[in-house]
Amino acid sequence: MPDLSLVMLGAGSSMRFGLPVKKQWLRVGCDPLWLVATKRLVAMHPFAKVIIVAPKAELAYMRHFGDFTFCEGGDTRQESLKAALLHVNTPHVMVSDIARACVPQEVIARLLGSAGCADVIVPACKVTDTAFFQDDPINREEVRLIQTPQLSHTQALKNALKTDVCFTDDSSAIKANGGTAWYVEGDERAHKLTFAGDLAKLSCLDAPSPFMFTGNGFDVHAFSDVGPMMLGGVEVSQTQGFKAHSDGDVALHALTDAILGAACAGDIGEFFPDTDPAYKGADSGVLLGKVVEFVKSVGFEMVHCDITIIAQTPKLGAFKDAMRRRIASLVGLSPSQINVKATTTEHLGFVGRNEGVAVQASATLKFYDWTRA
Ligand SMILES: Nc1ccn([C@@H]2O[C@H](COP(=O)(O)OP(=O)(O)OP(=O)(O)O)[C@@H](O)[C@H]2O)c(=O)n1
Ligand SMILES: C[C@](O)(CO)[C@H](O)COP(=O)(O)O
Repeated sequence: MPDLSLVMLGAGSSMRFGLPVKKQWLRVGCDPLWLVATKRLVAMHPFAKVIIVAPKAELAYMRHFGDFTFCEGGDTRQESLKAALLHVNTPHVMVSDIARACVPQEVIARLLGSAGCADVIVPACKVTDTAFFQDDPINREEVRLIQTPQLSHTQALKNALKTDVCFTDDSSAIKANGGTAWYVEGDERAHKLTFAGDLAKLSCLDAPSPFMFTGNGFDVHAFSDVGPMMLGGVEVSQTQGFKAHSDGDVALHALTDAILGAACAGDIGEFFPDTDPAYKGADSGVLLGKVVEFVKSVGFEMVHCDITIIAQTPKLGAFKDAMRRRIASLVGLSPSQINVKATTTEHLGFVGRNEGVAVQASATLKFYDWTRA
């Protein structure tokens, strides 16, 4: 079927999943789950186009993983689907939840084998337990549990979604719009990952790689005569400060870059541009906290941070322990996993001339081990 696009819906917020990592970003080996789910379907059929729908905050990072068409999702599954369909120009479209990462080949073969039988071809599972509706038992032979991927006539799906009514799947929208549905046998291996407990049902997923990732960061700020001076999350002077768009905490900036480096997620300027008035005078501890939250949400755990502050003045010995403790609380580690060092340049260079401070930092991360969740 050469006239078929694939839409992978991955813009959900994983609220019910309940782990620190979003389900889309659980690592399987080194790949995130959304990529595993996509590669799996791509290996089963030569799709004309593959469209990945993601939250705005994850799009830039996602683009590092593959050459697909990426688009920003909406507040609901249906809004995300509508956004994706703007990129679909083939007569047929297969739509899958990224959260169904172990869809077997047989389901895809059944969908493709029934193409043209109706406006939408739907995998459905029979109910084998007794089924109740509210307080009364119902005939379970008449109950179907609907899965994805679903294979639709693109125009029928686009027409069906021109409504404010919110449907939970493509087939409900098409049927409500007067379209036809054809059911093929679903498969329990196509189970949707919704709660952490569902992980035990997805036996196709390998454990995350045990690799450790190290990033480095470097930053410099010039002194200013306006205090306070924030360094390593601690106030080290009231009368002097740094020239900067934010509060100028050069140590936290270097550490933020180190963490982003370890996650291969870019640099601090891509997250908090110094041209954005929102970050004027910003507390760098808050920015660091946001980056830590981001790297955790996309699959990592913090392991260790090491910071070297290169300053002729002020003298920092008395502040190092407070910095270690403050940084530990900002990144969610114990103080024993944070090291802060201070050194001078023996009066050489811009640091030695007391013009400013330079900091270099390194951070070590590993993948969150969901097999132990
Ligand atoms: N605004 C949304 C909501 C959901 N989805 C996608 O639709 C699929 C089914 O949604 P669900 O499993 O409910 O995912 P979440 O919305 O992330 O879960 P939760 O409701 O627990 O937050 C998922 O692949 C999800 O990423 C989406 O693309 N855009
Ligand atoms: C589309 C779907 O996966 C079919 O069963 C399901 O309706 C979507 O799940 P959600 O939890 O309502 O997003």
